[in-house]
Amino acid sequence: MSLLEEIVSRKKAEVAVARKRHSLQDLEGALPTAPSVRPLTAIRREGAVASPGVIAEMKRRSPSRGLIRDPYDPEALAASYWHSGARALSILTDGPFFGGSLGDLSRVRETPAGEALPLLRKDFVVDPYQVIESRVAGADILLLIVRILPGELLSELLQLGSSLGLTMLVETHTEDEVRRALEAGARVVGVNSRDLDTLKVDLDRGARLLSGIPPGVIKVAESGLKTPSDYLRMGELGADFVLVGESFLLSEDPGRALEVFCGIVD
Ligand SMILES: O=C(O)c1ccccc1NCC(=O)[C@H](O)[C@H](O)COP(=O)(O)O
Repeated sequence: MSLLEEIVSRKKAEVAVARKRHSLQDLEGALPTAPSVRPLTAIRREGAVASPGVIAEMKRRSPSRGLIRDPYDPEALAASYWHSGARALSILTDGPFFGGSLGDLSRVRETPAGEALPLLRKDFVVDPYQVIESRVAGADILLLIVRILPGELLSELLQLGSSLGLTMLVETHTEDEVRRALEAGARVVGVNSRDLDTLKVDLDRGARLLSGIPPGVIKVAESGLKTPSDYLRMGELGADFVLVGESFLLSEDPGRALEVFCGIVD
């Protein structure tokens, strides 16, 4: 079984347990009082070379890197990223492989940074239950990974999330996945330079895919971005946003690392 298959299999088991604790009906009943939802707005003009917005990620650990941050304090990280100019926060909510929880997202939502910035729930979504759960917990943006969503499931989840007001970030890693994302109606497409089977990062592959996505679609460059020149390169290729975790989180001061990455400070 590949890593991704193992993650998905555990996720399905997790959803089955969650359903027993809170039924789908309970969750749907909580929708009217769910926190308001904020859009992920791209501010670059099509065709203009501009600075992509930064979606700053928080995670305790990852399969490719092991332990990344200990102690791990999502609320403090959110404040630091916000003060340094992040445009959105990405919060890993998977427990077994990333050491996160949905509670991390809900707690950040109640801080000034979480009130000011849209929050991306970064997890492995394979069931409509998780889409509704995300909205109730206070997520604004939800990740869908094309590779783990066969057939009609991708468009089903995409439509459900959009109908609840969520921005759906549809993640791809191959040309075929970009095609599937667009056919399903994705308006925000992520290009992950990390192969989720081998965990290897190939920025050239990410760059190639990014430049093939048509105008009018919001583009997010994800994974393995470390230096100001990576930032500039993705901006020149048309990325509206860059999603960065590890290289900020490994720094003693993640907010300052964000500023250096964007060329705000040396
Ligand atoms: O990063 C991993 O090890 C990983 C393994 C299996 C599935 C997903 C994985 N990562 C998710 C991501 O793609 C990253 O969290 C995200 O794009 C940020 O990347 P980075 O800046 O390299 O932390």
